Amino acid sequence: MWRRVTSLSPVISTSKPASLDQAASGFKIWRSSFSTETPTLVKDGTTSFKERNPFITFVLGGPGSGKGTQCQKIVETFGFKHLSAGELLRREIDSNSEHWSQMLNTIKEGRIVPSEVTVRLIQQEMESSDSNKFLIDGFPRTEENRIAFEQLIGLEPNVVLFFDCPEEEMVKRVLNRNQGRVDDNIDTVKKRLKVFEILNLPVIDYYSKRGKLRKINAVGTEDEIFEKVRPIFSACGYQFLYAFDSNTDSVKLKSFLKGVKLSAKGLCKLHSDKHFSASRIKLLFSASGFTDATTTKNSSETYTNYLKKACNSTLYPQLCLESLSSYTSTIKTNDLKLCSKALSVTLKAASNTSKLVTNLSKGGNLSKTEAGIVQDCIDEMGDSIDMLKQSLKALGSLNGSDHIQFQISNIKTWMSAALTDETTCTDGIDERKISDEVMRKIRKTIVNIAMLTSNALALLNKLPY
Ligand SMILES: Nc1ncnc2c1ncn2[C@@H]1O[C@H](COP(=O)(O)OP(=O)(O)O)[C@@H](O)[C@H]1O
Ligand SMILES: O=c1ccn([C@@H]2O[C@H](COP(=O)(O)OP(=O)(O)O)[C@@H](O)[C@H]2O)c(=O)[nH]1
Repeated sequence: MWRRVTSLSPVISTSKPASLDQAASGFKIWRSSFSTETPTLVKDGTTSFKERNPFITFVLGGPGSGKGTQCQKIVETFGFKHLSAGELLRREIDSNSEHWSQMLNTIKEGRIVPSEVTVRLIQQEMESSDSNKFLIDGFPRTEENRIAFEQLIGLEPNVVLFFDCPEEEMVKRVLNRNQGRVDDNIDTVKKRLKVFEILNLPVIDYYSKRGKLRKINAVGTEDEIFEKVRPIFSACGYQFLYAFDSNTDSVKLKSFLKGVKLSAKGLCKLHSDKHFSASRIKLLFSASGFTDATTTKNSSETYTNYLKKACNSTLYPQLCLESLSSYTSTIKTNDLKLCSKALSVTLKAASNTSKLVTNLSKGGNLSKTEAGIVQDCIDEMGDSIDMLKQSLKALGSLNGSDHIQFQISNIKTWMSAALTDETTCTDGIDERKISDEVMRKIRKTIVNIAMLTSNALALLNKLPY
């Protein structure tokens, strides 16, 4: 997996650092002047910060792979708090703090500053931030960094992004960066690439084995790369809304899903947020985001108007109305009941579709390739049904839960996973341009389920929180 770095090594000096410890910490005298005992860093605030249950993203990649650039875009789109470890260290140097000259030398040499320093800086920033979603850029650089963070902060990242970039490209970008950095020169870059390979790749490997790594090919324009990053956070429930905000059918479900596909399922461990405001919880269970203030009559007309308004916020309003209009007396003007009904209607339709696909495939005279595609579809539908069931169950137990935001985020993730499964099936059919009648029927029914799922997700996204 990591061959690429090694095989593209002509720009790297062949001389290895004298020892990994040396590469990691610089020199022992400096290191020993920091206490390595945990209690020195565990301040009173640590426990409460952990209790905030923040969403933590580590952003990794070699020097110049585009971490900072993509972090900026993530901040703009998803509102994370961006903490660049390198930037925090440079600020520390500029403020002439204790050990500033050792830090400067370490950075000039492309080595790694002791974990105690970096973790303390990160910890201070996180604890003093109002945000609960963090992008920690350029950290952890070593296994030692990783362990120190986990031990001292007491948390693990939810997601780890890895910008995978060929060395030649990284070198080119660093040398063109032009930010006056002491380490943006060919000699230091060569050393940093070596340190990256020896010390950072094991960290990346560690998170890969733990299923937390999202590897992104960092070659392409900044925007192209961001389009690969976007779905990672969309699937976490952070910004599904943007795709569903438009009422026009011209926003195609498929184009939206293109990006989501690689990442939706089991993508991120979503976090609970105990700071979720009590007033918002109240709102969720009482008032309706779709209720028109002018319609106060508690009549079937009110309920129908409510449904129409709600359906207008989905990608497929007509389908939304058709599928839910017989439930207006149950839904009334309650957003939660509306979402619940939309989900149960989708689940029922998905279960029927699954059976239909199985029967159609048995009855049809399918080629081996077609049968293979259909079998994949049956499997995908099975997964999708599991996700929808899980979502419906969680939605049913929201009332009284202490973790409403956590649950709603989970539901969004599961539903996006369901949607992904459904479109993976139809894409399988489309990609092979199969014209068989049976296959066409299968495709049509599954597209219908995907549209219902999309609508249910859009309604969920409109919940007032
Ligand atoms: N996709 C890209 N294509 C070309 N240049 C890029 C791209 N992404 C970033 N850059 C440029 O490369 C340099 C390094 O990017 P930066 O985000 O600082 O990387 P890192 O934080 O990983 O060191 C910057 O000058 C940046 O403008
Ligand atoms: O956790 C960290 C992050 C950075 N650095 C030092 O700071 C330099 C610059 O890091 P930065 O992340 O800013 O560089 P980039 O990868 O963005 O080029 C690194 O080479 C290291 O010397 C460090 O010691 N520990």
